[in-house]
Amino acid sequence: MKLRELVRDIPCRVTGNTDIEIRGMQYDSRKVQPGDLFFCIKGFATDGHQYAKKAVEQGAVCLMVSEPQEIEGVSQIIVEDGREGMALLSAAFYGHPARQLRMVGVTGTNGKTSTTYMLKSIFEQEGSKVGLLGTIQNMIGDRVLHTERTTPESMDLHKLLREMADDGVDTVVMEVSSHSLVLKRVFGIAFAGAVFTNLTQDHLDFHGNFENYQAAKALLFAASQNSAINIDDPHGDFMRKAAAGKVNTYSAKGEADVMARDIQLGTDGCRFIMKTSGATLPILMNIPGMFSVYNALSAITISFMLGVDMMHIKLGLLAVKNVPGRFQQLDTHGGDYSVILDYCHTPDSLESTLKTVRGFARGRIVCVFGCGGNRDNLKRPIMGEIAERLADLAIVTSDNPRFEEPMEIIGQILAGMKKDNHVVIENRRDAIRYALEHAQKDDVIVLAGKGHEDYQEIRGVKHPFDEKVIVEELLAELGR
Ligand SMILES: CC(=O)N[C@H]1[C@@H](OP(=O)(O)OP(=O)(O)OC[C@H]2O[C@@H](n3ccc(=O)[nH]c3=O)[C@H](O)[C@@H]2O)O[C@H](CO)[C@@H](O)[C@@H]1O[C@H](C)C(=O)N[C@@H](C)C(=O)N[C@H](CCC(=O)O)C(=O)O
Ligand SMILES: Nc1ncnc2c1ncn2[C@@H]1O[C@H](COP(=O)(O)OP(=O)(O)OP(=O)(O)O)[C@@H](O)[C@H]1O
Ligand SMILES: N[C@H](CCC[C@H](N)C(=O)O)C(=O)O
Ligand SMILES: [Mg+2]
Repeated sequence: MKLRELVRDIPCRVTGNTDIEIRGMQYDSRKVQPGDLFFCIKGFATDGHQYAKKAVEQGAVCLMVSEPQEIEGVSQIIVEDGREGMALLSAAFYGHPARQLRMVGVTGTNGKTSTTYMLKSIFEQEGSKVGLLGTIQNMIGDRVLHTERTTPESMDLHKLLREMADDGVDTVVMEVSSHSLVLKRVFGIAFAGAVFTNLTQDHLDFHGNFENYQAAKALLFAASQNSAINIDDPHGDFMRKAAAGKVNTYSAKGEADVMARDIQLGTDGCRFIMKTSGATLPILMNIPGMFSVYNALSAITISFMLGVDMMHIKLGLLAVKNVPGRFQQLDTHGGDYSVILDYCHTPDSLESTLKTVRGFARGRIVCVFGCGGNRDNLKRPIMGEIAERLADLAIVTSDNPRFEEPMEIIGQILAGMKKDNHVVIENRRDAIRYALEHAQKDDVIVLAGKGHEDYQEIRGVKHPFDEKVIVEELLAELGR
């Protein structure tokens, strides 16, 4: 694409030759190829402008900058805000794929991944080809693509949306993390639908305080034509006020546009009656827990607003199997205890998972958990308190320590624990071994926090660590 064409509708100033051909785009100098445009992004760790020269040496023919560079022989696109510029330029470069797609975004502290899986299934019932973007993986129909981020960088996002549109996808359901909203990864995208699941403590390391975290989430509703809002959440009203388009609320407790009544929670699933002012619909799902009722309500509300008929919604929810690593029951090969793998890594999700288990457990609840390093440290003692209150035995261990000292993280978790129903085993494999070795009849062992992850990140290195595999190996080792 010619530079002149690329910048036609972008608020910017251009210096140098605009007749050049832009072959590709890159925001990491280490990946620049000849003919690329290099985005200079000011980051937290470093400033992309520092790598402009290197990018040009590697063949970049154009730079996008917020601070003009004194480099000869290269065109420069000068923008106010680098991240906004990157979002707009990459959308234009890839031919505005989001405009061809029905874009549905899901945000909230917990339940994003689970809700996107429900939505994918609902839209597929309707006959749509669905693209999915989120924490576990990206998908084009049934084709799975690896992902590093919950919400990709804008340039990667538009590239992927182009691939989806070209592959016949008509609807995209995506998790929109609060990081991505602040860092403008979805800037400029007009969403057809947006979902608010809930807002509880997490990511205060990044946002600084809860108000900023809330304001970040609200950005999605300002960019959507339709918003489905959980009005049982104390922050639902804030999201409703921030919404620019039509709003429908949902509730499992009181009055709302979409309500759940006669909720029945079972070991393997849940059922409820969905009620609106004009309709009722019995819903059955194979995923347990009150949080699944909320996630289903959010999916129902937005699909209803987008015109999906009731029967497709009902069948779509019925078809959703376990979302990988979310309340996933592992095989204990005939053992008289059970093991549940769950991605609860926030106070609220740990609480809702342990309460769900409490609802059906006949024996002890044993909770193996830790907290991730280089993430919100205020949640650590809170999660310690929740684990000792709701589990019979807590095994405090490591999650992804990243660049922190595991025992320091554990110390901060223990600061919230006043009872003595816990043991500390820093090595996570040994912690799981301990739980399996000491499992008693009817125990429910909850492996909390890492869910679908197949690695443990220590000092920048991702070591293989798939808890499904580890449980298999340990059961064989222990002869259980
Ligand atoms: C806090 C955060 O999100 N940071 C993201 C941000 O990093 P940054 O702004 O600090 O970038 P930086 O390292 O200072 O670099 C600035 C620029 O220089 C470039 N650079 C750097 C070095 C070099 O040699 N050459 C070069 O060109 C970089 O590519 C970048 O463009 O921009 C980077 C480039 O896109 C991201 O990789 C990085 O994600 C980091 C790794 C991260 O861990 N993000 C997590 C917290 C995140 O985004 N999580 C959410 C999920 C949260 C949830 O579950 O709710 C997500 O959506 O995944
Ligand atoms: N609506 C909900 N309310 C509270 N907890 C929930 C809810 N939905 C799921 N959970 C719990 O949170 C965990 C994570 O769920 P999920 O992966 O769907 O959330 P997420 O918002 O995508 O998380 P992340 O920000 O890490 O991507 C689940 O394993 C479950 O324990
Ligand atoms: N998207 C979340 C995932 C956390 C998963 C947990 N296992 C941890 O490492 O803290 C984050 O990046 O904060
Ligand atoms: Mg997720």
